[in-house]
Amino acid sequence: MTKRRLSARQIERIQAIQERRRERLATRPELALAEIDAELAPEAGRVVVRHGAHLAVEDAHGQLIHCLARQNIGHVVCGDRVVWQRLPDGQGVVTAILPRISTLSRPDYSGRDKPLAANLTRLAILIAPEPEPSGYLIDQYLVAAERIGVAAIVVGNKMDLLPTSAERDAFQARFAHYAAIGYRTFWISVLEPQSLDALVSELAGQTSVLVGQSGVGKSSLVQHLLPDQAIQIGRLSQATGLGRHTTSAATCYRLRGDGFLIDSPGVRSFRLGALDRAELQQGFREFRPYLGRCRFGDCRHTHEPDCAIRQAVAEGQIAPERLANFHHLLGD
Ligand SMILES: Nc1nc2c(ncn2[C@@H]2O[C@H](COP(=O)(O)OP(=O)(O)OP(=O)(O)O)[C@@H](O)[C@H]2O)c(=O)[nH]1
Ligand SMILES: [Zn+2]
Repeated sequence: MTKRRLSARQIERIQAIQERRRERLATRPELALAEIDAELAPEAGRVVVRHGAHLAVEDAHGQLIHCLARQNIGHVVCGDRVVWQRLPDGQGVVTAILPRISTLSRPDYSGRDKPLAANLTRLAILIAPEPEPSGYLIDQYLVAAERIGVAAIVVGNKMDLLPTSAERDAFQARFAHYAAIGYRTFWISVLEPQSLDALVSELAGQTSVLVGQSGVGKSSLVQHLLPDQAIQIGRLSQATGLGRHTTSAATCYRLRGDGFLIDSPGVRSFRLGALDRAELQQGFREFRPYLGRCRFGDCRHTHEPDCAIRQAVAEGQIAPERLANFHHLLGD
């Protein structure tokens, strides 16, 4: 583990724990030191269920503990790595959120970013021949992934609906421009388990979310990716006392093999918030080599002379539908 300097607040917390340890030693001399430490020592864990104020935290041994979060620590979400302490009644209290490597968030009613899931490493965008895919929606998810530094992949599901290889090729060709700019693409059918192998390897060891239009097969894919889901849900609801509500809670499932999959209504309904031109441009990764090379610094890439972006479209370096979606997102 890397050594980090403790903040004044962390030092204060440790001192408070030491103080309580001394108190407990004085008042309960029959307890062994180790027992006192077990009750008071902060531990690191990962939040695997969040439902309102109720959390299930997985400790280093894979045990789940029903916790509540201390109020002033910020909004705890699934995937968060946290510091928590066991309380004498067996439940726990989360006292701090450890730094996040990524955060998927959406603006709340007041326009402030509200986190939905933390520490993601993969955003899997599901499409299918049915419902009709929307390149506009795919590009929104891709911009979101670029902005939070999470690798996005495009997963075409329900390929069984396209029985001939000509139909499959035609469908895949419509999305070839994503692979050309470095987004990995997968062609699967949840009805053909062997078609999932490459995707399963891609998600191994990662913390992923599935996003996409209603009806593309997110629930069906989740069921195929998780080992016995009924057992997982039973284990999670036992730890949180949430009962059947666990299925509507934000949940971080363990994938078959290795890795995690975070699923929740909030994550599923995630949409890109409003961005300005500069922010949006950065979200289109293949634009980056051309940014700053238009004749005008404030070029809108619509009709201006010497526009490097439109030049790149003309030369086949940028797909025309990507530039169209960029304009659409800006409301041009
Ligand atoms: N033929 C075929 N049908 C599929 C496949 N995957 C899912 N479906 C069907 O597509 C329908 C929608 O699947 P869901 O898993 O509910 O889709 P979803 O993305 O979770 O939808 P929402 O919950 O509305 O967001 C269901 O009737 C599934 O049985 C597939 O690979 N092939
Ligand atoms: Zn331009």
